[in-house]
Amino acid sequence: MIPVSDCLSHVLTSATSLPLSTKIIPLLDSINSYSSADVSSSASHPPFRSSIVDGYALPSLDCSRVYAVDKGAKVYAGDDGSGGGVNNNSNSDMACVYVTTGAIVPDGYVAVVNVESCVVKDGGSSLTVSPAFSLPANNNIRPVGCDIPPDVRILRRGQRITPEVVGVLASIGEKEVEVFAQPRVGVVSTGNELVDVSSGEGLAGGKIYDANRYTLLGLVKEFGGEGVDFGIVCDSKESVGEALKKAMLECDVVITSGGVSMGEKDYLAPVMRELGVDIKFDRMYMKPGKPTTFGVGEIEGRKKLIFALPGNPVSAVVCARLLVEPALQVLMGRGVGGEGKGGGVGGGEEGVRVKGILVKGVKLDKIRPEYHRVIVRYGGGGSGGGFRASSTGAQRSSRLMSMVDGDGETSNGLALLPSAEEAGRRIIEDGEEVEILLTGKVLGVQEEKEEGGEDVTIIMVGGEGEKDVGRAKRVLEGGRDVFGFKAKTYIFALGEEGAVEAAIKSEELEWEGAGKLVLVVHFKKFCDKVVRRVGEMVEKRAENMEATIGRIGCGIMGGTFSFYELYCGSRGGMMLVCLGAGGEGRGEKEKWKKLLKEVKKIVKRPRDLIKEDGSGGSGGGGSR
Ligand SMILES: Nc1nc2c(c(=O)[nH]1)N[C@H]1C(S)=C(S)[C@@H](COP(=O)(O)OP(=O)(O)OC[C@H]3O[C@@H](n4cnc5c(N)ncnc54)[C@H](O)[C@@H]3O)O[C@H]1N2
Ligand code: MOO
Repeated sequence: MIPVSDCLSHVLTSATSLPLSTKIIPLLDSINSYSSADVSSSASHPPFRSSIVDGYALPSLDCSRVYAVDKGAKVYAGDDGSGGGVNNNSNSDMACVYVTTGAIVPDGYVAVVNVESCVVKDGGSSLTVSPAFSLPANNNIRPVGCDIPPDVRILRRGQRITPEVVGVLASIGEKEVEVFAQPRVGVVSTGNELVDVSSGEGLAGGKIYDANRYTLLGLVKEFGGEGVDFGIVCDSKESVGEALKKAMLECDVVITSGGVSMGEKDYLAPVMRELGVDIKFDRMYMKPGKPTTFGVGEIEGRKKLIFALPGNPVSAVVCARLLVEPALQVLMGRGVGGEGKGGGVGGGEEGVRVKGILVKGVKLDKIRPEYHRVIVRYGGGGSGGGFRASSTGAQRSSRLMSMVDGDGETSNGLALLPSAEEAGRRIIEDGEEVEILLTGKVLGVQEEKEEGGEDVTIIMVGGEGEKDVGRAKRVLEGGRDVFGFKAKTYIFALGEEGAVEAAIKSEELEWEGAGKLVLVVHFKKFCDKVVRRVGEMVEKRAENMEATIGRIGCGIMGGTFSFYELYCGSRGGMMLVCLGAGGEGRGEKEKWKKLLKEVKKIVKRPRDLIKEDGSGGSGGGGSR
């Protein structure tokens, strides 16, 4: 597997080897393109001396005198300023003239006073300036060319054209601009399972809707390229080959998704080789997106960039952001202008990286560094400022909802997490600093929401019969009230083979946090069986925790509490606590609720206890 930075270098070097073409386009079409030439201003702005306020133009700077007002000589914005009997000779005895903001200040007038600072009398024919007004020369007058002087550079070759740039060009009368042509980017989805949502077809067995063409064409648009839709092709070497060739003929860049891992029908790499594509890398040392494959092809004497992205929807999006966006920027001429501060240089092709706090800790992938999707906010928090990132939850590469949470938020950053192997530990703690790659606009802190995800999972093991399971449900509901925290719950009958184990495993899979409590609650009479089953799932028994909970349990429950019902152990960063539930008898339920509250407090940060608890037995097998 190749480090992402090396993969990016391959992509940028390859992109730089493609020729750029230019075109002249209307201003509004040029937004987000890159200028292909330096542009100097061919005119001055403003082209005339212009008033900054609505007021009176004065022929002298003397504030102590009474001025005459020429009532017939008002100059509004857009008037040529020559009419209305204005005396164009510089003469301090000239009458004052009313002017509006943006109007020409006629020749001979040396300052403008805003209407609020003038006292106009005698039916509008005489004017004095408010006392204590100080009047410098050219007060409230913009001289010719003060905003855009003539013959100065206003746009650099390689500079991105923004609405503001377009505004500057329009100001000096340019209606078109020469830019580097947008690259044409063909997008192909591969996979027999895919159905185009616009086809109106329903989903028969084994089929899913094609999401990747939509995300990838959307991204190409966002990145400034011209997307070309090449549809879905089935998993056959011939179809994939034909589609790839067609897209290469018509486009500068081709993005495919699917068919790059180890499956018998993963044809992208062999087809690319057959088409003579020079594959630069086919495995990235990262998650998600490991099998991303990239190469440079040549067709009819023209070089093409081929990105074969993984089929998993999140992998495709993340890798498009990491690799395709910088490549398109190069092909759009970003930064060709060289050193200038506006020359598209700086910012780094890899995007903006910041240091920030990871609000809630997460598990690290054992082997691969992870681009963990987060919501990034700026400011607030206990520490009072800086960037704060919150995980978007389960990071499966099939789960696009890790980028769009359905609650109004879209992931706007990728936390760059090391692998557990690199970090020498399995988790990032709550509040640890991490590096974040920004992929969208950072949110303000006022939009900060409560961290998502459950605090605890409760697996309730009822008895053998329906009656017992019903009882378990009642107890559990009571428990949820008492906990007062978000709980995910499972209820099983004891007889359900493998159910508890499956629930624990699925929690482990789902869960991305750094410390999690899984409470396995059971009825006393079945404690042997439940404890044995949970014991088999535990990697390290936590006897210190058992002792602590046991002490508290005896205090609260008195004679009804027995250590025999209690078992604690860790699995990954999860703490599994097995507790025998009390009966429904008078007072007993309340005591039991109290105990659960205490347990919650004790295991609030289960990893602390896991760390402290060196006493763990060999784990597994419910070693009791
Ligand atoms: N034996 C191995 N299997 C896999 C490995 C591996 O190293 N060894 N890598 C896994 C990783 S990591 C990834 S990522 C995926 C990538 O697989 P492919 O690129 O070959 O993609 P497919 O198998 O075609 O699809 C994967 C997944 O994504 C769904 N998919 C595909 N295209 C679309 C689409 N356009 N819209 C929505 N969903 C799509 C597809 O149905 C699969 O579920 O391979 C792992 N396997
Ligand atoms: O690299 Mo794959 O994208 O982990 O799922």
